[in-house]
Amino acid sequence: MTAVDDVVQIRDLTKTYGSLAAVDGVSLTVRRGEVFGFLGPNGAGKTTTLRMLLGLIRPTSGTVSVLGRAAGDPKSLRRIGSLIEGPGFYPYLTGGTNLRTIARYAGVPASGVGPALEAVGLADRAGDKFGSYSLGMKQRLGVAAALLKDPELVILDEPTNGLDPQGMRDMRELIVDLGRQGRTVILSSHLMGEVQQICERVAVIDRGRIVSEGTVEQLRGETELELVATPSDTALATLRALTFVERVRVEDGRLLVSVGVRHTAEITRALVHAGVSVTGVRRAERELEDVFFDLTTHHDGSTDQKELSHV
Ligand SMILES: Nc1ncnc2c1ncn2[C@@H]1O[C@H](COP(=O)(O)OP(=O)(O)OP(=O)(O)O)[C@@H](O)[C@H]1O
Repeated sequence: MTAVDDVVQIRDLTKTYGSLAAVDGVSLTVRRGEVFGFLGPNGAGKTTTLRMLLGLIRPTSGTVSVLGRAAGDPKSLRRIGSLIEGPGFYPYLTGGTNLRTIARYAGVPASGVGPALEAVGLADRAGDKFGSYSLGMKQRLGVAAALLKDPELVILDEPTNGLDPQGMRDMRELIVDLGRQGRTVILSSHLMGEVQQICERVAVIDRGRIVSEGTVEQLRGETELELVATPSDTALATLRALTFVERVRVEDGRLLVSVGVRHTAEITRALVHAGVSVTGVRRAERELEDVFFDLTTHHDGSTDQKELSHV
């Protein structure tokens, strides 16, 4: 993978507000053509990062390169469509007129309005007033506005927020379509299920810091090994003594070991060596949600779980 394929490069990005580090040393890379998930609980620093990416706010420190240029460079902004704060639409104008107005202000030809409405499935409602749209339609019009420039990079900040299940499904399909069209998409979300369904790679942010980055499979691959071993107290002590074992917990008589897959053989060897009889070994598939929970559980015992929800 060459640097040319990196659409976004963020290095050591920090934004502080007084004593609060809203974004704290974030580094991440988004590659051309991928649908990238930026996952984190409310207040984790997603919007702040995305706003710095667009040059809407200035970093306290660190660097951001988007489409090979500094954040906010007009030459790259022309190639980026974004839905961050939700564009201000006029409720008494139709969807189509709203988009034509935005196109005019953005210096984009009005010929882009039709395809943008088509892309979000609103072509047949273009003549209806924005005020009469459902929330899902309003959000989709927001995405249409982001598509007016026929952008290479689309940045969507929590686009399914507040939508009902059908609206969420429509939005997810729309995002998958954007990816199929060869656009690079950055999707921020606090919904693990959503990201799991549509993103190839994911960065998990919590309290301003990236706590994990990789493919959904890789994140899940920080797996648990499920063991049935007796005597369990010797097994537990043996496992806890192994430096590459991150965590061990006991559940329904089984030992659940957080460990890289490559250590499976070493683990069984160590147990047998300690006189433990191992009667079952299985790699437990973890839902991204569980991974996310582990990653965002804080050492002080608090979690952001209350902020998380299912799709
Ligand atoms: N202009 C600001 N002044 C002071 N604090 C801010 C400002 N903008 C953001 N913050 C704080 O920075 C932290 C990160 O906020 P941010 O909006 O980036 O989080 P988020 O992950 O996008 O969350 P959400 O999903 O709730 O939008 C929060 O604690 C927020 O209160």
